[in-house]
Amino acid sequence: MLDQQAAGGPRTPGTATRGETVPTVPPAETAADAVDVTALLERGRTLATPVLRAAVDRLAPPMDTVSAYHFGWIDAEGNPAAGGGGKAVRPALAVLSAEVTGAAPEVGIPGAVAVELVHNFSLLHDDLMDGDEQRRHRDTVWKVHGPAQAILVGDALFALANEVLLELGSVEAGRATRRLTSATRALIDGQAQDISYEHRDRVSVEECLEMEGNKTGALLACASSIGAVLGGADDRTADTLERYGYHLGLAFQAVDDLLGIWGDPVSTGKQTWSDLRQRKKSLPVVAALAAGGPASDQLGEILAADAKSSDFENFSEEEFAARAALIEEAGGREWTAEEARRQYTTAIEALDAIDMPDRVRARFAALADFVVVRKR
Ligand SMILES: CC(C)=CCC/C(C)=C/CC/C(C)=C/COP(=O)(O)OP(=O)(O)O
Repeated sequence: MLDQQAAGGPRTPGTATRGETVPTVPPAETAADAVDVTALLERGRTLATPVLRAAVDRLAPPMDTVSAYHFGWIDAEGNPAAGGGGKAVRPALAVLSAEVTGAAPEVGIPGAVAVELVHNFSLLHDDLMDGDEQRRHRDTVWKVHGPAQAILVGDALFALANEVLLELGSVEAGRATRRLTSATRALIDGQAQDISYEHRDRVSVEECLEMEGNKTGALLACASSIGAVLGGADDRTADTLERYGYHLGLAFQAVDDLLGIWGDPVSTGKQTWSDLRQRKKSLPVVAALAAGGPASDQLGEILAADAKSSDFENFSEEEFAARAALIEEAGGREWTAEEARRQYTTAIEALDAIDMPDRVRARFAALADFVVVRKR
């Protein structure tokens, strides 16, 4: 259980500004330092992309091209594009998890593709629900192709995810599909909680962590175990890998929350102050509100007034910057960075419960390191 009082954290006003390193404590030196994390992410992307493209090619027009735009394979005019797409954290985890069982990383490919499809289904719908106009440095699908295509393509990617796994026809694929379905349910629950919290003045830190565990932790948990399940891992091993992934997901979302307020749009590829514009009760906000003290009280009053404001959409950069400064002064930024670090540590410790080659363990640790220090 989290100590609400602790949510205040040290009250020293932070000094970092937009785009500077979020104050996440760098991970201690580990064997992960020897791992080339860029190559690890690239391996996940390279293994998953051909199967992902083949799956998306099955969609009826125009959903095939709308999907290709979303994944960054073509531009808005339909010309081939390169360098788009996401970070491929989930595919990297999925193919790595296959190696826990002694299988080749390729065994995890259908799992990597299925998880990436669910992840992208959720992004398409999330951008529409939040009215976000930018993702991955480009206009969002609903902006370019309209809300109906964003909904339909999201639905289609979700269906494809199940198809990709079930086509394998194995017992392991059935187990993997059940885990993915349960993670998807949690993801949807988390999104529903997140949206309902936008309309509440107060959300506790515990409620926020539960919501973030659902919306982000569950799918990262699935990504971290699905390759192992396809490789024939027993339930105990799969559950332990899920535990690693769940806490990694909480660390991931805590960093995402920091980036959602203080991230540099040049790196994140999203609009400035995206979470504040959306009235998100993200971790820095709820931690700042729970902290008590002058800055916290002032923030509470301002956010309560914002909730009633009819002019919120037209707030200036300076007005959002003032809210961000109060969140920071109340300790919300620092507490969230520490929470990312705590979740990171719990994730790494979870791995101690399973035997796996040192090389594989170091790679899981390297991916966790990447998650907490990332800027995008
Ligand atoms: C049902 C529904 C609409 C659910 C929405 C859930 C949702 C959007 C959760 C946020 C998860 C998250 C941190 C995404 C960014 O991942 P990332 O930084 O790995 O993205 P990338 O693939 O662009 O790198």
